[in-house]
Amino acid sequence: MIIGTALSNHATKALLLGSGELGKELAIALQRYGVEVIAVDRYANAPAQHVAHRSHVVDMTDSEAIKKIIDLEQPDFIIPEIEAIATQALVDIEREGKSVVVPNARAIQLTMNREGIRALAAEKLNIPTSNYAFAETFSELKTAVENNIGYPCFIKPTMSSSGKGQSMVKTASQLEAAWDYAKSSGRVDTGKVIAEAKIDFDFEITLLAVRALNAHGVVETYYCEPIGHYQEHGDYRASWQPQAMSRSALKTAQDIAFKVTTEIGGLGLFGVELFVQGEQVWFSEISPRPHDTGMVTMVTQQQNEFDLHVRAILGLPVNTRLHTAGASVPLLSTLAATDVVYEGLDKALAVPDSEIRLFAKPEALVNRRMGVALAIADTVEAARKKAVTSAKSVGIRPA
Ligand SMILES: Nc1ncnc2c1ncn2[C@@H]1O[C@H](COP(=O)(O)OP(=O)(O)OP(=O)(O)O)[C@@H](O)[C@H]1O
Ligand SMILES: NCC(=O)N[C@@H]1O[C@H](COP(=O)([O-])[O-])[C@@H](O)[C@H]1O
Ligand SMILES: [Mg+2]
Repeated sequence: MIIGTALSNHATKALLLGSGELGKELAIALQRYGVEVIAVDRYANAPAQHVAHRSHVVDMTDSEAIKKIIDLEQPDFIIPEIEAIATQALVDIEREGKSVVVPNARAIQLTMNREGIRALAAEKLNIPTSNYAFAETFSELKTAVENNIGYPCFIKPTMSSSGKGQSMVKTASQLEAAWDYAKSSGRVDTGKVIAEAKIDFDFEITLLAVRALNAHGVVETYYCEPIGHYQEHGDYRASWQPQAMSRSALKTAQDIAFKVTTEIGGLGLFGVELFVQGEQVWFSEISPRPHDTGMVTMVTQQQNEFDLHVRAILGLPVNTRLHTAGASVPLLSTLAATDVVYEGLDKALAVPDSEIRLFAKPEALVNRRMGVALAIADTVEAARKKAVTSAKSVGIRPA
């Protein structure tokens, strides 16, 4: 077990609940500090399972199944990596006190459901968010949008990520299709959907905030340089760091991140999603874990978002310094197939200062993220161009 500076000969054990691309990098970062990694996901051969000590395949929305695995493995740390997890199991496990849930069970519960985090940010902390309403039936949704929210607005499942089940509605005639889509395509159907007024932002950012112990053993909040990103259908298509923004907007963004992460508590890295227009900043949502848009830090920071999460959890010092501008562009599959080949890696990697990371997911689906192109340059603009060129060179074809 690693405790601050003392490293015993009994390996510290971490169990990842979710083993996608973010989990894979977490597993690697954990192993660099000698931590034993157990990777759990809903399907076999998930990315983090390729590099973990052991893995298990279970329905992570089933409380009993999660408890059984945790009972078997007795991990020191449980690191949720995805939203769709039976969070009540984590609350019960935390109460037993044998494992640390990262950053804590309440954080996982609050953030996996848009209702929990909205209530906390908008109602308890009075942080600006888009105008919103929840609905359990189509007629409730229609009334809320017509009387309160207006058009254009976003309709989303309360439990989903990567834009699943989300649509932008411009007119009343599109509302029913958006309701049906939200009800049927979230990761879990909670029975409710959220309607959010559209915010006309100049740009949106992910502010990575790390709650870690400082040299005096006291929790301090550290911020990475803001990450700008561009999204289509609720999923990111490019991210870059640093996003240029005014000092005062950045200060407001950090203040919001501080308020929300302090309220949530625990140790670890958080991805705070914010919309910025002029000097105004709105809170959108938060991941109590590394963020997909933050994959850019694999080339821009000395300690990337995965290192930072792991170091914070283990009680080790962190440094959020940026060493260069950079960009990331995800590689999305255009086809569905169980066996795919990746063409054009030679061309992609011929782009100077670029890298390609393939996640080796066992199945490609249309728009599923299969890899990421990363690039650095003197400016964000140049890095973005390189990352786009590199990503475009990779073709995903049936084997
Ligand atoms: N109220 C809003 N106003 C303007 N744009 C929005 C709004 N809600 C969502 N969007 C756009 O859709 C994107 C995805 O929304 P959101 O983050 O809520 O979805 P998600 O499914 O949680 O995605 P992820 O898991 O990738 O963060 C946002 O980053 C933003 O570009
Ligand atoms: N925005 C959240 C996010 O990026 N999560 C990342 O995507 C994986 C799921 O991918 P899949 O849907 O292709 O299995 C998750 O396991 C996580 O790594
Ligand atoms: Mg989001």
